[in-house]
Amino acid sequence: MTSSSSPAPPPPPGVVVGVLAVQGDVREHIATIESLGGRAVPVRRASELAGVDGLIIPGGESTTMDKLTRTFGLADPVRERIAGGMPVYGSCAGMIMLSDVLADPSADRLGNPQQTLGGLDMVVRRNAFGRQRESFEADLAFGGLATTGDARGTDPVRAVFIRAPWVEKVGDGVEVLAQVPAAETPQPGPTPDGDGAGADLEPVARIVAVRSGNLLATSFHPEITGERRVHELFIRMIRGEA
Ligand SMILES: NC(=O)CC[C@H](N)C(=O)O
Repeated sequence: MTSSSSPAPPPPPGVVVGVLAVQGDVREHIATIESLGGRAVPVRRASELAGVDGLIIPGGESTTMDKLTRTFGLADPVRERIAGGMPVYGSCAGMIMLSDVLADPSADRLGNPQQTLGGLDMVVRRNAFGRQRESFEADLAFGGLATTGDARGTDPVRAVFIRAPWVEKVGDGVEVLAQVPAAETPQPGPTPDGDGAGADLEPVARIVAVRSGNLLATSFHPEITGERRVHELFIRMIRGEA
């Protein structure tokens, strides 16, 4: 059984976790890190980035996040830190921001495609599960949580998907941590605006959590369900323990 609210947070991590705070559900990530005894700070400018040991990119709207990170002069500094090995966890829109390639980038009024920060060698499709099921929940087997030493490491993760992306393709170095099984993959309906990639296709399992080196990404939002093990894994990644 999932027991996401049960006790047993790890000892205070002694690390500072930044949460990219240009847009999205920043507070929930800060609260989750703090509930684990960690220190979390919002990051709105490059000078604030310098003081963090790891970064969370929250859920929200990736097109807005893209524009704002560039406007605030944060995009290149974050890219540099990623290249330098800083651990980063991206949730939902954050996963989109960490993807090297988007299957369906949005474009601005001038036709310039949306950009990502990149780092994860994968192709991500935005809003992939389609309008018919903008939001759904599933219990997922999630690899890698046992390394947290948490007794609940192999219990399923209750995952909440909100206009979520899926990972369409991963490069060799990218480990798949969780998939929505075919039987539970919502069948998107026809979408006049192009949202929803899977209409008319047989349901197949969809990749929704990945890790490559110090980069971790989930299509779903553990920070809104009380599930703390993904953040716990991330803290251990920052500490070099996972
Ligand atoms: N909950 C989310 O973060 C949704 C992501 C959003 N659909 C995007 O493209 O950025």
